[in-house]
Amino acid sequence: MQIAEDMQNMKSRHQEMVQELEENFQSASRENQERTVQTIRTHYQNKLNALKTILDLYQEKVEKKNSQWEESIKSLGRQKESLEEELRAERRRCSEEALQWQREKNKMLELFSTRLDLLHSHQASTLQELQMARQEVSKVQDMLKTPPHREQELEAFPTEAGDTIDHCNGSGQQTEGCSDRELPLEGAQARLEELKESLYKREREITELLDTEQTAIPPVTLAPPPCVVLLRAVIEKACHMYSEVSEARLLVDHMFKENSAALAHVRQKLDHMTEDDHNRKAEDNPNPECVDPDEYISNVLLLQQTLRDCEITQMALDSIRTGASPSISECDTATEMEISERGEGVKSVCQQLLMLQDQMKQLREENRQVIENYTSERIMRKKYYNMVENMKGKIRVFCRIRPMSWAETTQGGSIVVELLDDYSVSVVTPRGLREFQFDRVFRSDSSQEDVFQDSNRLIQSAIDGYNVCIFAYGQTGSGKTFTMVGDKDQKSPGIMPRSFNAIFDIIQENETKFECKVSAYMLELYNDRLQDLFVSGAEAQSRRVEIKRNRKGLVFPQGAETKEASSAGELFAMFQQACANRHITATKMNVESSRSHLIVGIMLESRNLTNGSVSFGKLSLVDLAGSERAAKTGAKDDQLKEANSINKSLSALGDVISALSLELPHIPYRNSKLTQIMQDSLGGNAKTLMVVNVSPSDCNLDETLTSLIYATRVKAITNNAQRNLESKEIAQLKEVILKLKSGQPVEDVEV
Ligand SMILES: Nc1ncnc2c1ncn2[C@@H]1O[C@H](COP(=O)(O)OP(=O)(O)OP(=O)(O)O)[C@@H](O)[C@H]1O
Repeated sequence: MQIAEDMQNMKSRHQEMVQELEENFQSASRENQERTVQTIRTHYQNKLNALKTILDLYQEKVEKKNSQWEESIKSLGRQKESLEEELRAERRRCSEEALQWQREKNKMLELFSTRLDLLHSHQASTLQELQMARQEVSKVQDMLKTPPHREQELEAFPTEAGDTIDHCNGSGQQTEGCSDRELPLEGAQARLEELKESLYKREREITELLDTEQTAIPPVTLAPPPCVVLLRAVIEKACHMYSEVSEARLLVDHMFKENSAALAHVRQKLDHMTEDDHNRKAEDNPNPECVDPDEYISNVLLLQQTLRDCEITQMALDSIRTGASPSISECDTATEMEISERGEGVKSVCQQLLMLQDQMKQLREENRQVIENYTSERIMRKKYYNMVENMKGKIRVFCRIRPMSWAETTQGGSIVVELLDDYSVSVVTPRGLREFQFDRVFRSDSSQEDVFQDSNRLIQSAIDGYNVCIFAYGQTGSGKTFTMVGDKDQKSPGIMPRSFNAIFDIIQENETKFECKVSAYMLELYNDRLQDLFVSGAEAQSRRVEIKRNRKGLVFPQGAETKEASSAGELFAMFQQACANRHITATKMNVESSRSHLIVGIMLESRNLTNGSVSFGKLSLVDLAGSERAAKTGAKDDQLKEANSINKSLSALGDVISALSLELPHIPYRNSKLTQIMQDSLGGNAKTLMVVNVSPSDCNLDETLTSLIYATRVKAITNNAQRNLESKEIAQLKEVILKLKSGQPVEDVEV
């Protein structure tokens, strides 16, 4: 009973306990639920707050970027406006300049036509004079009709119009020797002299008249034309823009690099975090003590945002660098969406940027065109200037730059002489860039044909009766012999052999109109001694050649052999024979260095078959020896003596050039045989062309500068080229005199 009672008590107690436990459990689970709800709420609240902060941050960034882009668009717009304004001003200036050029051209044309009219009127009066002279000559011819027994007396007549008549009409003692029987002839001679004198007087008058007309040409103003100023402004602007562009490019490159590094860093960090998270999930160990999930999520979100920012920046920078349109398709869908939602500003900025890039391209193209127009205008101006200088009688100067030699290349020399355009050459010196202007500049790859093309005109002048001289000047090894003679095998013949062909081509072309006689002498000036190259050995040593000038100022070598040539081949064979006798030695600077000055004189006597007039032209072709420094060429003994002689004669030539260019009253021609022989070509009555040869290498910078400075001085020298033309009558009289002198009978018809 007791046990049953105890059992009942225990059961009821247990029931109470179970009830109590149930109650407890229910209240605990309610509390737990509330706590969990609270935790979740707080968690989401935190998340929301983090998102808000990110959004604010992003908003702030976008606003900042937008304002930056707006600023740069504004500045680019300003730049574009100022460039457009400059372009308009440049266009205005260009058209003004073109107008000015047109006006100048018209003025010059007017001037030339007036001058031509004047020349025509003078020509008419000269023809009248000649008519009168012809009448006088026929009178003299009547007087000269002497009986046959007097023919031997006429032998004493002079041979050339240029010689002084010194027989019966000459000195007092000789007059005493003349008998009364000679009086009619004496009268005729006197009349002839009178007539000649009047003809010379007339010739002088005409020459003076022509000179006055020449000097009457108003000097061409050399003030820089507006286009020079314009180009300077354009170049300055271009330099400025170029430096700005390169600075900006550097900056963008720098930003791009920094951004790439930041992008890589953020990516790495994000990958690292995702990896950790995966690992933890795989281990099923959330490890709540170590990582706060809220903090983790907010960090991941922040990193993702930074990553997107970096990606957008990278894309924009890449577009700026390459000039390509930003490819949105490359971004993942999420980025694209975000860009479309939040990056509309960035897109529009990119579009504007592209537009600006297009405008910049257009402006650049327009600028290039302006510069191109200016350059062609500048070249034309130089061409016209050279034409005017040539008409004034100025010596023409060509500059030829030879290619780098093997020695210069192996020495590691750099190119410092370069062609700017067909008329200018620039030299890089330690004191900056120097520019020289010539009538033509030939680059290192110009052919012999190119050089000769521009010299060809002068050959025609020589045939027309002008005294023409073409000479090469420059330091040793600069290419003078190559230019004048050509290479050894004559695969690239130079000016001399080409001139021989040109002479005979012109003669052949005009054989129905003219009859031409060609003869030549060839000399070298070696160690200040003139040597006839047509003779060799002992005879050459014993032969004495002297420089003389005739009454017209034309230089000729007395004592030198003159050979006639009937074809270009014959003339070339004579030339080869002469070259074989020339002094050539190997030096350190040139394996075939000319140790003498070579002078080739070609006389061209052409008779006009229509009116019988005779013209006498002389074509002098000179290959000068090059100036050299003994230290550079390694000259010793005989070579040193040769070098001294070459340098001495070239320095005398330099003195003559300086005196002529400064228009000094005294020109020191007599200081050297070289200057004496070139007297009629420099400051004389020749049409002269100088080819200055230069090396392109910095190893020869000093010599190149000296040569170019001398060549510039030569350009300032004015010659007074005159045609050596005689009328049919004077030519006939000269012939008669020659015949009489050589004892040949003279027929009445000839007289
Ligand atoms: N325009 C050129 N093209 C190719 N080779 C050239 C040119 N000019 C010169 N040379 C070469 O350069 C070398 C020296 O030239 P060249 O003998 O004509 O010089 P130089 O001025 O006459 O010298 P020097 O005064 O010592 O006689 C030669 O081998 C020649 O063939």
